[in-house]
Amino acid sequence: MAATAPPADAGLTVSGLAVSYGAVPALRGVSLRVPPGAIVAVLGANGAGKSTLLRAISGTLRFHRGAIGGGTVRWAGTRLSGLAAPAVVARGVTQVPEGRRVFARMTVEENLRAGGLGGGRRSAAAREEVLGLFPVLAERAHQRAGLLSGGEQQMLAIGRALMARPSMLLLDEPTLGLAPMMAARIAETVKEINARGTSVLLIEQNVAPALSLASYAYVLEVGEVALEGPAAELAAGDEVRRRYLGMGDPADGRPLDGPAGRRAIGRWQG
Ligand SMILES: Nc1ncnc2c1ncn2[C@@H]1O[C@H](COP(=O)(O)OP(=O)(O)OP(=O)(O)O)[C@@H](O)[C@H]1O
Repeated sequence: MAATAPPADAGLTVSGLAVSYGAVPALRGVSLRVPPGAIVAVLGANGAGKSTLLRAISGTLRFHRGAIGGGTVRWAGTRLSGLAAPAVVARGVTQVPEGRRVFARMTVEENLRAGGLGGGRRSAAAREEVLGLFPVLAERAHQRAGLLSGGEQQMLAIGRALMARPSMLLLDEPTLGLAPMMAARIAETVKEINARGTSVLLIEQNVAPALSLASYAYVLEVGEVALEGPAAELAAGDEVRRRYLGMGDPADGRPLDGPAGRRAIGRWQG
């Protein structure tokens, strides 16, 4: 059968989105697209508006006293903006919040169950899939989530989101504060989740790993899209290298290959 292009309204489309917290504007005229099956990254410094963007998509803005002042969020042709969080999840879009929030006093198993929609055969299949991705969660099934390591809690937070069997996963800085090896494992898992058919919108401050995972990326600066392009082009282009990867003029004295330089590369410099 000949391949057909996805319809123009497939995937996630954010158009002219404006968000504010009371009188404080956080996003202005933000437009972006996640085609079906893609991993798209949104990069930006602290306060650029990355979490606000995810909250606007996932319907959780109201929990933070924020509101959409203009623009739309559409998913697979239907409007998400204006829907409450559970309705967004029911349409296949699930957010993994920043800070690997898990229910610390509940067991791993109970946390996973909390992410499932309804129960029954569908939840059992989702659970099998999650435990296949993260075998350590099966080993720790009856432990309290609060006793897991940071990396394991991130796995649980992602696993809980996957229990709803989303078509689109929203990830807010999933590798923040994790040791490099654990961060690499999480990145591999994101790739695997995507390979199984889930689209991913990845919010990151860790520029280099995000650009290696994503096919396309947007850079937010003070609530606006300052730069966008294919991830490989952004990673190779001068502007991102200079402004965001800490790879300035070698004459600035920063060793690019030494340990200090390596720390700088991939970490937001703005
Ligand atoms: N609940 C809130 N109430 C008031 N202002 C907020 C709230 N949450 C965020 N802001 C403001 O909105 C702007 C964007 O913040 P946001 O958290 O979306 O940025 P971010 O890029 O995700 O940063 P970080 O990486 O630090 O989370 C900032 O100026 C921030 O101070």
